[in-house]
This record gives sequence, structure tokens and C-alpha cells, in this order.
Amino acid sequence: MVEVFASLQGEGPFTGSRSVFIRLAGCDLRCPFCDTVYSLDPRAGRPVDVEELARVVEEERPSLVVVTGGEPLLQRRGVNELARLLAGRGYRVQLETNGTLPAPEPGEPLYQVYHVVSPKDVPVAVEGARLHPSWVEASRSTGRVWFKFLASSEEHVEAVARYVEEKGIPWERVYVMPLTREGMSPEELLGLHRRVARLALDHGFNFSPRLHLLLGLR
Ligand SMILES: C[S@@+](CC[C@H](N)C(=O)[O-])C[C@H]1O[C@@H](n2cnc3c(N)ncnc32)[C@H](O)[C@@H]1O
Ligand SMILES: Nc1nc2[nH]cc(C(=O)O)c2c(=O)[nH]1
Ligand code: SF4
Ligand SMILES: [Mg+2]
Repeated sequence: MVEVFASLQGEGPFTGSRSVFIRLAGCDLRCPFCDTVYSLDPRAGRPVDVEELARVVEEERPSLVVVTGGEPLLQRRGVNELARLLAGRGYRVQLETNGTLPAPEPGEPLYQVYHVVSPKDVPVAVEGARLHPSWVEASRSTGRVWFKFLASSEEHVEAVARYVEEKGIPWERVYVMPLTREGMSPEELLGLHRRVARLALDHGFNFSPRLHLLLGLR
């Protein structure tokens, strides 16, 4: 694990939820725009047992626990253990993933968890990024999977629209979120949000802000 912190969920279908974030180390991709490069090397993390994480969660009593990274599904066994423990204590859990690894199967504790998949083969393909097809099936059948695509231009949103159509992803399960750069001013951030929100609306997609950036939260 790299870090655990409390904040508002800033992105996706649970935006605004008081959350505890658990960020795991290691990633199978190296996106050039990644805003958490400090989490990509598996050596960036320290081993932690799930009981210790559950104690931090119990102290905060959040309405949501967000498991992220890095790529959290690289540690599937540990994440399954954590999901089992937290679900047993009544917590709602949501995982952030790039979607390269398979979706959970019925019977895995992770199957009950909400997943927000942010594919990296569109709008601009990152090397090695390929969406595992099981996420598309899961988004149609489980009610627990959403997609969150990054975009900063009309070309990007059009590429997302073609991709969603081609893969058969349910449109109501899709969020488009601003692709931000480090060091953007509040005015630039707001301008980007306005443009991407307009594009999302015009193309029939949900919009996700990056609320934490707008509010100066973590
Ligand atoms: C750091 S990633 C960790 C989870 C997983 N590796 C993934 O990419 O979905 C968490 C979220 O941040 C998003 N993200 C990373 N860099 C970003 C950037 N520069 N602008 C907007 N979103 C970004 C990712 O798309 C993902 O939705
Ligand atoms: N506030 C806040 N919300 C987030 N939603 C997803 C995040 C992530 O890095 O996975 C994130 C994050 O880093 N901070
Ligand atoms: S997949 Fe996620 S964590 Fe990995 S490099 Fe890309 S944005 Fe960063
Ligand atoms: Mg983040």
C-alpha cells in the first residue's frame, strides 16, 4: 500500500461521497498523463494487513471505501480479502481500475464491489492497454460496473463514442471526465470542466468532474 487518506470521492458515479481511499502500489501501464506516478512502482508500497486497513476505515466511518492505485487488481487476492472483511462490516466498497485484468467472477468477494473502469486504449492508446472484454459483459449484467473515459477535446469524445458503440458498452454506464494536466490554474480547470461537460452532454454521456481538484482536496 502507498497511502490511505480520507476525502470526498471526486470522480464517477459516487462523486461527493465521504470516502476512505486505499492506494495500492504497482501498475501494468505507464500512462504519460498519470497523476499518481508515485504509486506505479511496486516498491513504492509497504505490506499492510487487511485488519489494519479495516481499523483505519472504522475510525473514519465513511460512506464509501475506494480502492485504487496504481492498478489494484494486480493484488487480487489481497483486494478480495479486504472486500470480504469490509462488506462483512457493512461498508460499501468501490474499486478504480484500468480494465486490463478480468472482471470478478460470481463467488469472489470482489463481485459485490462497485467497479469504475477507466480504459486506456482510448481516446489515445497507451502502450499495452487493452480492455478485458469481461468488463463489457459485467457492465451489462451486474449493475455494479461503470466506465470513465478521459477527454480534453471534441476528437477525444468522438473517439470514445465510436469505442462505446463498437464494444457494445451501455451508454448510461459511461462517464466522460476531464483529462487534467499537473499545475493547471483554477481558471484553466474550470474552463476544461465546462468544455468537457458540454461535449459529454452533446454526445449523450454522463459527465464526471474531478471535484477534488476543483475544491483543493486530495
Ligand atoms: C490513478 S488511476 C488508478 C486506477 C487505475 N490504474 C486506472 O487508471 O483507472 C485513478 C483514476 O485517475 C484517472 N487519471 C489518472 N491521471 C489522470 C489525469 N491526468 N487526468 C484525469 N484523470 C486521470 C484514471 O483514469 C483513473 O480513473
Ligand atoms: N478525492 C479523490 N477522488 C478520487 N477518485 C479516484 C481517485 C483515484 O486516484 O483513484 C481519487 C483521488 O485521488 N482523490
Ligand atoms: S493505469 Fe492508472 S495508475 Fe496506471 S499509469 Fe495509467 S492512470 Fe496511472
Ligand atoms: Mg487520483
